[in-house]
Amino acid sequence: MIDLRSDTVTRPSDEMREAAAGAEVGDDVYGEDPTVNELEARTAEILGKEAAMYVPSGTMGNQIAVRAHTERGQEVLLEEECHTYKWELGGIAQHSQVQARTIDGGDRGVVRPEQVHDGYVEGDDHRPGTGLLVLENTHNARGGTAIAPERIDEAARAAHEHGVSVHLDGARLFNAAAALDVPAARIAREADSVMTCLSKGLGAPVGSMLAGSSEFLERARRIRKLMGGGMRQAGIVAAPGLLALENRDRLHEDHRRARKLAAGLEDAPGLSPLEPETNIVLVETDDPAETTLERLRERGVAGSAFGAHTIRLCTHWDIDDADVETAIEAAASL
Ligand SMILES: Cc1ncc(COP(=O)(O)O)c(CN[C@H](C(=O)O)[C@H](C)O)c1O
Repeated sequence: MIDLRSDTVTRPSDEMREAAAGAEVGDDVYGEDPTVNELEARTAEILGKEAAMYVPSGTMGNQIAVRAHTERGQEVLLEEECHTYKWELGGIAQHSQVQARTIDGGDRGVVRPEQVHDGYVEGDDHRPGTGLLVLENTHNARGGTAIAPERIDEAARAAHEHGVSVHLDGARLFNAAAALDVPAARIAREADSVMTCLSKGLGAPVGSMLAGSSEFLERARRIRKLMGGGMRQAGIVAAPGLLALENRDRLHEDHRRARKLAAGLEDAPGLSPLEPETNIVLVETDDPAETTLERLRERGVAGSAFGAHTIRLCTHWDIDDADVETAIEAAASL
């Protein structure tokens, strides 16, 4: 099966497995795991933030950030198709008891500053106020769009004008950095916190990173413990994460293969691929998405449904050029 469902399916390299087996470890709840500490320091440096924390999943990273930035009852401004709002089981309500005020970021999921000003609510005797703006880059559901740092800056500055903090869901931040040819730190510069995944295109088996100011991380660490995310000898899974961070430059290959896949699907019957900006190819389907996915699966190709008539195909490091060719042939025979 050529697994294009997601870049979450990436499997660790032999080098990562060896690094895990030989990792120096300690009790990370006491801050004594040297491998986790190294990963956190390296990530903070790469993202240009004061501190960073290793978390078991990107979802936990986002949910910790919302909880750390907000008070109960406040409103959180987020793009209506973003992961933190749409794909985390209502976590912002369940974990943080906040309410969502969604913004339509259009076909690329870009939140404009005027939408932040319009969506902002000042707290008073009647209204809870806006506690946080969440941005996403790349934007998964809008097609893995790589949003220019200037667009992130503008939205963040609008929030900061009202004293509202900004969290950047950068699950695929390094894909955006590679596509835009700018440092990840530049994209995350105006965000007060940023989450990025080691376990997707970078290939680590487990984990994500949450970065921000030292003061933010102090709060975030306690919330991670509250959520049961305090880990013990986590160097075992953090060691592959350190290697994953050095894979950032290979993401260009995934992007190249996504473009090749989309081009190959142009002539496939009943499929209309969007031009990919990174490793995600959204394809509009004449037939229902599930029907198309079933037919592709029968031909050895797995994808994800991202709408009634939209499927998502993700390239990643377990997908080579031959796999892309096979997927194109499978689609042509639909
Ligand atoms: C933008 C963004 N932020 C956060 C997460 C959550 O990361 P994990 O909790 O899966 O590690 C994801 C995972 N996305 C997964 C995928 O794309 O297959 C599914 C949809 O949850 C994400 O795409």
